[in-house]
Amino acid sequence: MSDQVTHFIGGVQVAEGATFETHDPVTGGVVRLVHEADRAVVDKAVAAARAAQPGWAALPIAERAGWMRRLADAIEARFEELVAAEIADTGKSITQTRTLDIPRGAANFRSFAEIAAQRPDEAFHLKDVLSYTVRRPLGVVAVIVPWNLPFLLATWKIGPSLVAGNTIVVKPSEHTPGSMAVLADIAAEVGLPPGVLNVVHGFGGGSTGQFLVEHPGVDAVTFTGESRTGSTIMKGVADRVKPVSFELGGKNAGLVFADVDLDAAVEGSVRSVFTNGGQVCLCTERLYVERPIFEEFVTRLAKRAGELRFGRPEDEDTTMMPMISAEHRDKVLTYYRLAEKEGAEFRAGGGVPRFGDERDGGYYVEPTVLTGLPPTSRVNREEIFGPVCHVTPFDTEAEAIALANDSEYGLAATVWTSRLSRAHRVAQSLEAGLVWVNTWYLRDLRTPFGGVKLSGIGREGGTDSLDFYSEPTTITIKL
Ligand SMILES: NC(=O)c1ccc[n+]([C@@H]2O[C@H](COP(=O)([O-])OP(=O)(O)OC[C@H]3O[C@@H](n4cnc5c(N)ncnc54)[C@H](O)[C@@H]3O)[C@@H](O)[C@H]2O)c1
Ligand SMILES: O=C/C=C/C=C(\O)C(=O)O
Repeated sequence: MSDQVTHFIGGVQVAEGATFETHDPVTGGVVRLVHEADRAVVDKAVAAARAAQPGWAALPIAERAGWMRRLADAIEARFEELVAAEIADTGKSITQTRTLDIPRGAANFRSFAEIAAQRPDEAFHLKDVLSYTVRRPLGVVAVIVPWNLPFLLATWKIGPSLVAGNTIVVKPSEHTPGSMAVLADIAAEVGLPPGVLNVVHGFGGGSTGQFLVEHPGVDAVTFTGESRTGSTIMKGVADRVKPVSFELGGKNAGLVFADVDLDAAVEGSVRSVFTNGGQVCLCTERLYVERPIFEEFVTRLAKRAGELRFGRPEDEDTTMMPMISAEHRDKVLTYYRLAEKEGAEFRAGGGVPRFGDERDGGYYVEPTVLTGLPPTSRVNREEIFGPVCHVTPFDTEAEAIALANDSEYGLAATVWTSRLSRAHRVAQSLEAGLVWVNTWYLRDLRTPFGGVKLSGIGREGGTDSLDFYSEPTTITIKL
């Protein structure tokens, strides 16, 4: 069954531009017919955002926060429709979609409503000098998001950018337009002022994404995606010195010390390696395990990888999902073959599962556990973004930290140890924006979120988001 997806500009559906098909990662079948926004359509969307921006910015912040809460309420009212749209595009399990992807959409709007409404203004007082700051929105913001957590990542940007007084043009990934199409309909349903939220669909370079970020009417760009795409976008907006917020790739390390609760470390690593089919920027692709427990840890992790269930998305006990596309599936398999060539030992997986049904037309790969490669191998250095990790033994804490930090990326890391002092010491030594200790992907939405090195520029979350989406003016008065 295919479903036509149009743009959403100035509060109305716009069915303009050539169309392209999207595919169901479970079966490879056609899911949607999507309109691709050309320059003229992008121009219309930016103009609609520009026209709406002064009125939206003039609203008291409490009113904009109220609009965020209404969007959250409407998301919850149309919860199952959003779940179905996300699953149709991604093939992810209904359990994950219902417990993470869609609930976080409502939570993102709610949390930024509260953070913005409660944020105090800043004032500074000397003996005869009073200074205070006022913050004004950036204007029109381009929001570009990837395919792995489509609704979660889009709303993570839409919430704070809108509540700060900007108007926006969102471009979801060409692979996953569905949930943003529903959100556009929700915006119309709740009566969000036309032009505040606009959604255009299409591809990246040479298409909608590039036209949008480079549009002279766009004041800032917030982007989540591959590091090399971030670099391309940065070059494209450099002439106009546009502010950019980048959440990019990762090659995340997990450090497992011999003093750890082994059950917790194994189960936690199963989650951090294989959640969402390993298609989460925070997933662990490099595990470093203290030598005395290395063999037992690898054996248990490999066994658990083999127990992951390739059910259908609607099966509540499904724990392994397909890759988003044939192209991405082939990229992951290329790394499996490269690992073989580099001399890796396959402790689990390495191939393609066969089902004997329509899923053989989908984009599945086996969850894979590798050992035996040097830190210099491409498998240990390049982001694969699939259900795969490489496990390396270490002998000292200093060695483990050095191995973890030997990467061009610096997004996230996990530390598994029962010693509190070691947990703090190691976490503070890791070159990463996010470190989880004895857990993974536990989130407080008020905290700064983002990475260093090739993993990004800036932080999202809490007041960090509000700071990016607004500019302060400092006013100083002689008393
Ligand atoms: N750091 C984070 O928070 C985070 C979160 C999720 C995913 N990611 C990263 O995203 C990547 C996977 O997502 P992806 O394959 O969709 O990434 P991608 O960079 O290929 O595409 C991301 C988005 O950018 C658009 N795009 C591509 N080229 C563009 C260009 N030249 N100008 C404007 N827009 C362009 C795409 O159409 C898509 O909407 C992985 O590297 C993953 O690590 C990072
Ligand atoms: O794939 C990357 C996941 C990013 C997650 C978030 O930005 C979040 O949980 O706020």
